Amino acid sequence: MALFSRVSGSVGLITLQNPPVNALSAAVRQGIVDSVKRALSDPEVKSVVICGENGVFCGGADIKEFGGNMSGPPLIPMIHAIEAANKPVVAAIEGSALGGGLELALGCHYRIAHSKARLGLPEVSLGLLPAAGGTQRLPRLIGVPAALDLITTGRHITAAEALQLGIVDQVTKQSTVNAAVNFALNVAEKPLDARRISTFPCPHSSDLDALFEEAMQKVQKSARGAIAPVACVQAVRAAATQPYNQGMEREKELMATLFTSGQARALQYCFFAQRAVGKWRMPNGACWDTSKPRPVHKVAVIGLGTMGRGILVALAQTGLSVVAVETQEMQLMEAKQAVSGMLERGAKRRGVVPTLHNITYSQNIKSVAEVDLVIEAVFEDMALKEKVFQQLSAVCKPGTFLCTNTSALDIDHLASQTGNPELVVGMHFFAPAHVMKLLEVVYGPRSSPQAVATAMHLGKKMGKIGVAVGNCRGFVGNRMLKPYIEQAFFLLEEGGTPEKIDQALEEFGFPMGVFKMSDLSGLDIGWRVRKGDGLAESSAASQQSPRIRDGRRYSPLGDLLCEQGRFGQKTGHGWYQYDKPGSQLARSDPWLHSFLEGYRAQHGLVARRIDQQEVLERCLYVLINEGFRILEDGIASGPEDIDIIYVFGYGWPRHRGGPMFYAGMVGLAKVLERLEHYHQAHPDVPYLQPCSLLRRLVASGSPPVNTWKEVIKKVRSQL
Ligand SMILES: CCCCCCCCCCCCCC(=O)CC(=O)SCCNC(=O)CCNC(=O)[C@H](O)C(C)(C)COP(=O)(O)OP(=O)(O)OC[C@H]1O[C@@H](n2cnc3c(N)ncnc32)[C@H](O)[C@@H]1OP(=O)(O)O
Ligand SMILES: NC(=O)C1=CN([C@@H]2O[C@H](COP(=O)(O)OP(=O)(O)OC[C@H]3O[C@@H](n4cnc5c(N)ncnc54)[C@H](O)[C@@H]3O)[C@@H](O)[C@H]2O)C=CC1
Repeated sequence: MALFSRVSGSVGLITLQNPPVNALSAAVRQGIVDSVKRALSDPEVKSVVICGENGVFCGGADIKEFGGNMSGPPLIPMIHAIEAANKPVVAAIEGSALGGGLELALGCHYRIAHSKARLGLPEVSLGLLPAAGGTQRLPRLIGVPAALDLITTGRHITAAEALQLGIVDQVTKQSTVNAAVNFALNVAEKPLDARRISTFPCPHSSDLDALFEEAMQKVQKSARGAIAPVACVQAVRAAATQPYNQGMEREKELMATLFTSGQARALQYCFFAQRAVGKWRMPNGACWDTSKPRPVHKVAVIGLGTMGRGILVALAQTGLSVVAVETQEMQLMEAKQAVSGMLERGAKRRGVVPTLHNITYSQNIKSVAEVDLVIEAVFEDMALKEKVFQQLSAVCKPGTFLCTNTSALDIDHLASQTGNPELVVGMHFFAPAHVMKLLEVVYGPRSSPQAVATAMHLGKKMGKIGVAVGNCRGFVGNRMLKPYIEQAFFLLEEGGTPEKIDQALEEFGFPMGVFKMSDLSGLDIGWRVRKGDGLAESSAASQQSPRIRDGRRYSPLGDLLCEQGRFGQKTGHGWYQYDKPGSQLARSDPWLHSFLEGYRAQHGLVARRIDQQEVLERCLYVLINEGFRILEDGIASGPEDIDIIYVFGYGWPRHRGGPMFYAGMVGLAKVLERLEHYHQAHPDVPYLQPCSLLRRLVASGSPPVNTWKEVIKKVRSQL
């Protein structure tokens, strides 16, 4: 709702009340409509201030209403009524003015912001556009290029930037409401014609066509198939080329298309899923609101290779004091240089002082004795990690949390190497660790809720999205990646090429197909794992057929490439060729194609044409199937966990909502049917066998993704 009061004699104060962000629910809209009417009809009221309760102006439309019946007064006429008012209306912006919140403020005649406020039109990230006049008013106020930037990226800006752009009229460090009330008293009698943004001509450059052409190309390149950024450009174009009323019609038409699209549903699901994963729960019932994190002031990172360096940068940027331990002198020197460079560049970008002094470097593990939490990032080698955990357990002060960045190894086994297994959890960062948002926090059977809470809290401080998951080989993300990569190898055997398979996945929306991604991470990583598992040994040594392991179909293609020293980008050759080792531009490699032909000939395989549909169905449905197994096993507590891991850690296109949401969109029955079909064709590939949870969900009518947790609970209780 919204509260009306009269202050300073003649100012009508309208306060939006809908915690926590004063979203524009039906009740709030009704409250605004009623309060504005009251203010305009009260002769004692000479001017009006609109503010939000609890230091937040307004977080925009109530996103929860989008899924249901949208009753209550509509936003557009409400904002028109404010703009048309014959008494000045001032927006007092504290906290956030986002989406419909900023559109409401743009309908006001003046805007005063607190210096710490954030403003923006983030609708594009929800698969929408600012459809309460935002696409028409903002370009008229600040010009086409600046409006295009804000509307197509959805970025939040500071009050200082908003002032510079001309979005707000004044910035204050004092009470925003007081400043706005004083401002309203001063402008009470001033004429309003020049303050109604919808009446402004849209300022624009002479070559409008070139400007929009360039903007369209830019968004199409980065959108990876998302339609909202394109619609945003089209709506702003209408503002620049048509009268306001026609522009509003175009905005409405574009919004109607977006609003009913699957992409908007997917992106809105991601919004809530991202928040849901913060409310973690362990199988023993311990959860986020009953488990308090322990304060962490000093942290150690062990091993300064690729991952350790990124983790160190992310930690130092939080302002924490960090001890960095690396045994190899050369690596230590290189790491110091690389970390300083990353911190300096990051600080320059953000306009702050680099936090180099927060780090102490050492070659001696004993220097971690006083830290509160350790993150181990040495080679992926169980024997080495065992030794490191034994040492840590001996040298660290009592109560120190011991975390590992292992990609797949058993957390519980590492915990058993220490005197206090309850203090051990996985903190699985993604490369590059100072950039990638995802953090899998992995609890073993003996990890304490406090250890999980502390790792999640530290991750949040580092700007990460933490997802708490159970302990199994590869945890959630890498466990699901295994069958995905395996299918890609099989498709190569059957006639596919890295280029065609990658193209299908990139057209789906991944930033990189499976083969480019493998070249980037290094083919040797998977090779080492397969060797460790006894899979990658040569057929002569193993006495097995080269294409069968333990009775299951196996593709040795990746191993054969590694035997040739082709480890991907770092060696200049992998599934593609590169100009030189370390180059990033992947080029098709004729050697690889004749190698594949030779391989097929040797094994009597006849290449067939594989279309995009088969690539997507086999690679993605097998990954989704593993996701269902993970849910069944209780490794992830809900589909949101898996989806957020894939969106933020593996480049799954956000506008497709994550793999589990996507399965729901495709239809669970269809996913099941296609898996059955492929499993029949490839009975020696167990990953293609549909998981029983998927079967149960289909049998119970394919309920919507947000109800799966209930079904899973029932399935588990019956086991
Ligand atoms: C055929 C049909 C045709 C249809 C045509 C329809 C035409 C309709 C015309 C009307 C057009 C309206 C257009 C419009 O106005 C669109 C919008 O405004 S969309 C919303 C835009 N706003 C946002 O994207 C902001 C989202 N929120 C945030 O970014 C952050 O929450 C914020 C920075 C505000 C605060 O961050 P923080 O303090 O970190 O808190 P949390 O993020 O954890 O949030 C706390 C809590 O609040 C919930 N929440 C936040 N924002 C909203 C929201 N806008 N609506 C509902 N709920 C919101 C959030 O989910 C958290 O709650 P949990 O329970 O923890 O999930
Ligand atoms: N590279 C990646 O993309 C990802 C790797 N990981 C995991 O992170 C861990 C580290 O991986 P990378 O950084 O890629 O390895 P890396 O090979 O780049 O670096 C490992 C570093 O640890 C150092 N080291 C070895 N023993 C040590 C000891 N006893 N004390 C201190 N330092 C020691 C090495 O000298 C080396 O500098 C592994 O467990 C890996 O599985 C996790 C996510 C992604």
